[in-house]
Amino acid sequence: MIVGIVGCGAIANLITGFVRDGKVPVELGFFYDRDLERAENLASMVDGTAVLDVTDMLPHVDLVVEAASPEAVRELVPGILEAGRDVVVMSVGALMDPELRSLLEKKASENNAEIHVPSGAIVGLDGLKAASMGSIRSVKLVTRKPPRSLGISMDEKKVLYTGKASEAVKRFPLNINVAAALSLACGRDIDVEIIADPAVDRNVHEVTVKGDFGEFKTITENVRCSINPKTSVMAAYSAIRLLKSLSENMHIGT
Ligand SMILES: NC(=O)C1=CN([C@@H]2O[C@H](COP(=O)(O)OP(=O)(O)OC[C@H]3O[C@@H](n4cnc5c(N)ncnc54)[C@H](O)[C@@H]3O)[C@@H](O)[C@H]2O)C=CC1
Ligand SMILES: O=C([O-])CC(=O)C(=O)O
Repeated sequence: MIVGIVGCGAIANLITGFVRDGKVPVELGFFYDRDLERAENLASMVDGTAVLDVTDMLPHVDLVVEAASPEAVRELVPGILEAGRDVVVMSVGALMDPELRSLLEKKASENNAEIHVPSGAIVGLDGLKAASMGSIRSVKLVTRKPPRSLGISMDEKKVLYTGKASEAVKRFPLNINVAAALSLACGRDIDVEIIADPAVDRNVHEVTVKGDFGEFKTITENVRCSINPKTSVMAAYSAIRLLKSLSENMHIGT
């Protein structure tokens, strides 16, 4: 499988390192970033090609990993699907827009392409998907990040947001994709609280789900990426595992 990457930041760096080290059986051939130097840096790690426009990679790839931004999903993913290429979407917050989501689903089905959304920086999507086959009463995410991860500076713990996931992704587009992944996994606009907490040095996500299956709670204490502290290493690992899964014949987990 030949893979291209859109967005050559923290997540793309980790993916590229794994591919270079032979830990994922894909060929990472093409890199695009609006900052060409970033694309060139990653391309040089795996003897790949940095392209000036995403359309330049499409004839040569089977799948494109979007690891850029919600705008990139809006601007670039429709064209990638139109070309019949599969897509892995990391900026899943963009998919909380129902119009964009149905446009992408339509383009994927018309062009025999698939849209994959990895579990990202969260754990528990497997159980949530299974639970949603029954009836779910509530899903709540509490995310705690160091203020620096949220791009602010403060000495006191502060609740920055309480409300629904759909609004959270608009207010914190680069910080709460996990809320979108949870919402899409269970088909409801989940409850979200975002806390800036100077006492933590991890990105911490606590998920509580109640339904007719019983209840579960997951707590993820994520190490942050060194080059982008907003983003957890786990998010990149989930994309890497997904790329590996796509070349396997047995699939474990919902
Ligand atoms: N699903 C999840 O659980 C998670 C998702 N994310 C999301 O994944 C995406 C990537 O995360 P990181 O690697 O940490 O970001 P980053 O900020 O380290 O790198 C993003 C790169 O994409 C480029 N870029 C952004 N918009 C672009 C566009 N429209 N066209 C071309 N290049 C563009 C930037 O120049 C930058 O080099 C972000 O949207 C982030 O919010 C991050 C963490 C968890
Ligand atoms: O990486 C994380 O811990 C979560 C994150 O930034 C996001 O969901 O956008």
